[in-house]
Amino acid sequence: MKKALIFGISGQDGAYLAKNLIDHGYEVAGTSRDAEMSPFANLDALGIRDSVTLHSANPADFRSVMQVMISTEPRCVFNLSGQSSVGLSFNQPIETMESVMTATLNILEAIRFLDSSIRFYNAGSSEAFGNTLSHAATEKTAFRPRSPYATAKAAAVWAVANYREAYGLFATSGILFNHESPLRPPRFVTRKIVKAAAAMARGEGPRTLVLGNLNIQRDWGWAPEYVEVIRRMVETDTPDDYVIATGHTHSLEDFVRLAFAAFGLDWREHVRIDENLYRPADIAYSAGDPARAETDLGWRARILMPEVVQLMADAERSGGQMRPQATGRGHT
Ligand SMILES: C[C@H]1O[C@H](OP(=O)(O)OP(=O)(O)OC[C@H]2O[C@@H](n3cnc4c(=O)[nH]c(N)nc43)[C@H](O)[C@@H]2O)[C@@H](O)[C@@H](O)C1=O
Repeated sequence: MKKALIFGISGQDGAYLAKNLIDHGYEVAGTSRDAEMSPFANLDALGIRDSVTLHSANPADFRSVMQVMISTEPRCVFNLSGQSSVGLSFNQPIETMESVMTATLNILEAIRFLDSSIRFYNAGSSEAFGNTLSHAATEKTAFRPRSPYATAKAAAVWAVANYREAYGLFATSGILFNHESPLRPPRFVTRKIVKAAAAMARGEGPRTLVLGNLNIQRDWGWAPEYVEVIRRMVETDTPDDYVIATGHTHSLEDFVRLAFAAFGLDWREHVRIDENLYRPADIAYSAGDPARAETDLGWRARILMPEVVQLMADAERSGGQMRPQATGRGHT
């Protein structure tokens, strides 16, 4: 059986990736900083908590990384750990840099020390591109980060590329654009919106949702589809970095409108803008070109933003549960 280790298994992507790997015959181990205290609610939501082994590990601590890698003996390692909120990174820049960059370096070094044939996937981010302006970003587009989080992710992607070139490691980064699901915490804007609209439709909670800049534009995909391409990136013959996106960009105002409409509400009656929620610097327009992932890995996003909204709204209506088929779409 193929053995996988996921650093950061408790988050949205960690849980979906664990499920995807189990469904494809992997034995999965995963880490959280304190596995005894972590609720692992996402693993419970997907019904896979008893199908994985859980370990405490702090990826920013080299000893901790070595210990968990020695005890689990993985054939492939996925790094999905680290502080993932762009907004929070402005207030916690050092924690963000350490949890992203130091962690990535620790895992790369541990692979060199222990077994350089281990395959490694690192979670990059479209944030590293900054504003993509008129051209959708490809794997060749220069990074122009606009947040501490983006700076850390850009550095980590370059570290992975450097270890691939310098030491011949099978090391790869997925440069993923925004990808959403009911497992997103409400700190991220899509879940914040859908959760609030659902509560209003039920007649619960505040009648007004306070948001920041609605003019920003993003490429929002469906997280369960994105973990499928993550697995393909470590299963392919040649390691490389890939832009993962739907190829379609929408404004946040469009997302808000569709989300409220999904609950029979008019967003203009329920949304208030507060400039205090604006970031010190933000990405106004973000577009990605996933053509290479389709050519090399046979992957293409099928669930586009309007369906992302519908699936999140459906899940919110049924108390956060998803229809089984919505966890993934039989990619070929
Ligand atoms: C690819 C990237 O994707 C995610 O990062 P993000 O794009 O920052 O995600 P978000 O949902 O926090 O913000 C999206 C946009 O929405 C604007 N916005 C307006 N009003 C609110 C608001 O009230 N809350 C939030 N959170 N954002 C708001 C906000 O200013 C920003 O422009 C992470 O997965 C990250 O890990 C990652 O790698």
